[in-house]
Amino acid sequence: MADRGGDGIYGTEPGRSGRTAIVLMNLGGPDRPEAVRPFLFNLFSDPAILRLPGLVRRPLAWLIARRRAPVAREIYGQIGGRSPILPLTEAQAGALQRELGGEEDETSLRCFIAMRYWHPRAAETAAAVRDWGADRVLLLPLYPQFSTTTSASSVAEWQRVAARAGLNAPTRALCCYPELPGFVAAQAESVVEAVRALDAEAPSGTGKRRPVRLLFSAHGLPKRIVEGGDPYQWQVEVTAAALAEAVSDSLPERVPLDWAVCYQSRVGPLEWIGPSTDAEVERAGADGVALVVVPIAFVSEHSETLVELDIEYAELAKRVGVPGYRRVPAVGTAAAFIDSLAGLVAAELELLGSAGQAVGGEGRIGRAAGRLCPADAAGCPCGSMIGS
Ligand SMILES: C=CC1=C(C)c2cc3[nH]c(cc4nc(cc5[nH]c(cc1n2)c(C)c5CCC(=O)O)C(CCC(=O)O)=C4C)c(C)c3C=C
Ligand SMILES: [Fe+2]
Ligand SMILES: [Fe+2]
Repeated sequence: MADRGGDGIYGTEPGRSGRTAIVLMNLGGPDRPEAVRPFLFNLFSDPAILRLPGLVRRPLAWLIARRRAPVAREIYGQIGGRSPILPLTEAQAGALQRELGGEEDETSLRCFIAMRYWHPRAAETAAAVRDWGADRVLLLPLYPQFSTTTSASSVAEWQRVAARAGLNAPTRALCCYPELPGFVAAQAESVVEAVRALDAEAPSGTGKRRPVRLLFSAHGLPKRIVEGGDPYQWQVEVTAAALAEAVSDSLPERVPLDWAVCYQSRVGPLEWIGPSTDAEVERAGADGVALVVVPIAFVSEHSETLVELDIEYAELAKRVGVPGYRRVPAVGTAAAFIDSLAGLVAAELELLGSAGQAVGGEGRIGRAAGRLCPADAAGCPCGSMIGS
């Protein structure tokens, strides 16, 4: 456990709260083939995803889930019929709890998990946090880049179910961390390794080094959501620029290198932000550059990294003549990432009052480090009350 200075975050000081719950929030995924359809129904019932009145949304969600289920079941079938997102999130929760010192003293600090669309759902977790007797709660979305469709949706759901569960402890939510140093460093290390491996396997003899392109692939969003002020795309670009800089700083070899941001996993008839990852793979084939594909909006592996990036786009790359293809793993429990996340948690907890010690940050969503988004990002929630 790293020393984070100050009087600690575990509530040992007299008058400070005794029990701190950190709630790691993620999307969740089906744990068996029969769970695929209800998981999809939960996803498309979310007003942050399908922006229609409830009376239309719920029957439409039922129809879309029924139509999408066979395709999605086939996707999950390629990775054993289930999503690995829960066990991988549990590993992150364990690592973060250890880093925060919670393992030594589980009565003071505990990491919980709340998934948005599959178990453990937020309502189950809110009941567990209440029964544990939390005195303060920090919501920690495992999405580095804020989106109204992910972090905001999870935090809003928590607000509803916590009230219903009678969980009244002061609560704060972290909005985003697209430039978190440990996140960028952990990814940069894997990227550098992949670039070196591609460089080493390139045929020698021509006297020229094979050019490599870094493809920063993020989950896409419908264009109209971004046009409505959602800062996700802007924050994805912040991550990409930070990562490109970190890679060029730690790659002294002169491998000809460029980079591009692209978006994967489009579903439905709407226009999504681009360029799409498949179009970028095709462009790499036409340009004759090798690819290092980096999943920059996910912190753990799941269907979209293991199937789309590792199988579908790897096959496409072969078909269109991309001369080398490597996919960098999601950061998972990389020490640099968990260490940085623990530092973020400590800073946010400073803004979260404890029993009888309100400090002004409770009830709010934001970043202790201050607002990052540009002024015209209407969807940035920094500083606002949770649920407002
Ligand atoms: C940055 C993360 C994510 C954003 C933004 C996001 C938006 C978004 N997603 C859909 C529809 C689907 N997403 C699905 C799976 C899925 N999505 C994310 C993350 C983001 N989604 C993850 C981590 C996963 C994988 C879960 C797992 O495998 O465990 C699916 C289900 C799979 C499939 O059928 O392809 C759908 C559907 C929309 C419509 C959307 C924005 C409006
Ligand atoms: Fe998604
Ligand atoms: Fe913001």
